[in-house]
Amino acid sequence: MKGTTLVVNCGSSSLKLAVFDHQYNRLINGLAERLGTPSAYAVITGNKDTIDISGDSTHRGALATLIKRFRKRNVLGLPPVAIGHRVVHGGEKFTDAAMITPAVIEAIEACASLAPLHNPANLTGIHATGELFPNVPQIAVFDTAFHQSLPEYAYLYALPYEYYQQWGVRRYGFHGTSHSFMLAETARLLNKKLENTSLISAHLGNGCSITAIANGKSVDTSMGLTPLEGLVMGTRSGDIDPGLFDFLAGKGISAEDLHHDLNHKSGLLGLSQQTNDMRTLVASADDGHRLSQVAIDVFCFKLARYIGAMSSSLSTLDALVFTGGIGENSARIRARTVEHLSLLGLVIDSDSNLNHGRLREHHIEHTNSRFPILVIPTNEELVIANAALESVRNAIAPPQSITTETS
Ligand SMILES: Nc1ncnc2c1ncn2[C@@H]1O[C@H](COP(=O)(O)OP(=O)(O)O)[C@@H](O)[C@H]1O
Ligand SMILES: CC(=O)OP(=O)(O)O
Ligand SMILES: [Mg+2]
Repeated sequence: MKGTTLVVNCGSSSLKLAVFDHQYNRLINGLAERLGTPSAYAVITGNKDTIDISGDSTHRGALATLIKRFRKRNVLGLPPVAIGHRVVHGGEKFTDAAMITPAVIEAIEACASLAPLHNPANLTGIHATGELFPNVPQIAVFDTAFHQSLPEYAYLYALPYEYYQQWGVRRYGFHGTSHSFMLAETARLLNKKLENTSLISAHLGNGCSITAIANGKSVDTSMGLTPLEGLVMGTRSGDIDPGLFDFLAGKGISAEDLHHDLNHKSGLLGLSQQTNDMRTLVASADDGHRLSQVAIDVFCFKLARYIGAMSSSLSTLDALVFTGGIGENSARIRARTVEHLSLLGLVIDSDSNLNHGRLREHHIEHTNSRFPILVIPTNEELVIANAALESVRNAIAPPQSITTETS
């Protein structure tokens, strides 16, 4: 199908847009950050000039301004044929992308309390593009969908079972588009079929999660009911002792305050007291700031511990894969993490690591390593564009079920 696909990733205070042509070439990217604050700004990626959005720094305003700029660059002169939205939480309802209808919007709203940083923002994006392009099909692509294959023993918490039955309290997992892209890329690079490919995928961005994929299916993942569980992240704590709630209640910190601090004031930022940004943190550690180094050490140790834990879900391993802003760009974090894993036989080659695998077709393992280690840039937008266009094609011409009827 000719025409463009618009991909929208609405975060709590940011907006990322990408436009693809019908062959999935990326035509343009836009980014707006600090939305809803006086320091909000927008940029077209690859262009240094920031765009003034102070007149309307809402998601809707930033979206309209960026699309106007895209048009000036001859992109989206015609409306797109599909709009794909990243939706973080789809609960147990969605195992695949879904054409957005009032019922789908209701289902996304129903999951909002489980992803309070993400789902309400995702809905804002859906409504905003719906107003700008009223006749274009919109498709929700869920972070959780890829993890619907988790076995029961991996998704259940050891809590009263009625919590699951009554309120859906279970582990869902997130970053599914990125982990599924790692699966596809690993299979391609190692020349294997998806259904025969097993890997541990570490997505390390602002949010961080790790997934065990066995024979093409997600079988364990570090994020849980919400995107707070698991690894240390920029401002999120990852795993903590749930006893902390009661302990801190005794010190006058309410559950609501603690929830806020675990999401916004913990992780790298909380430990280092400097920054949530890994690049800045590494520079600060190099300047001798002790707590910055401590934050890096905790981040890498926790990650290594999870890599070890993920191995209990796999009977073979084709590769350990690093992705996301940190996973793709920080040789130091990868090296420090893998140093903890010599018992598993994982060894990094330092030159290949410093080159981020660019000279060896994404490989960074040492010849002595028991398993390949890969660095693969993620492309969540491409996965979303693909799923969105596929949904539109299927809506126009639903896949025919194959029958063997003879007359
Ligand atoms: N060269 C680098 N060294 C260390 N960290 C980096 C580097 N480049 C990017 N990062 C980190 O990647 C993180 C952002 O990851 P990214 O995947 O872009 O975020 P998002 O989840 O918002 O898409 C930040 O912590 C940033 O500092
Ligand atoms: C689910 C999640 O953590 O997403 P992000 O990395 O975009 O914050
Ligand atoms: Mg991310």
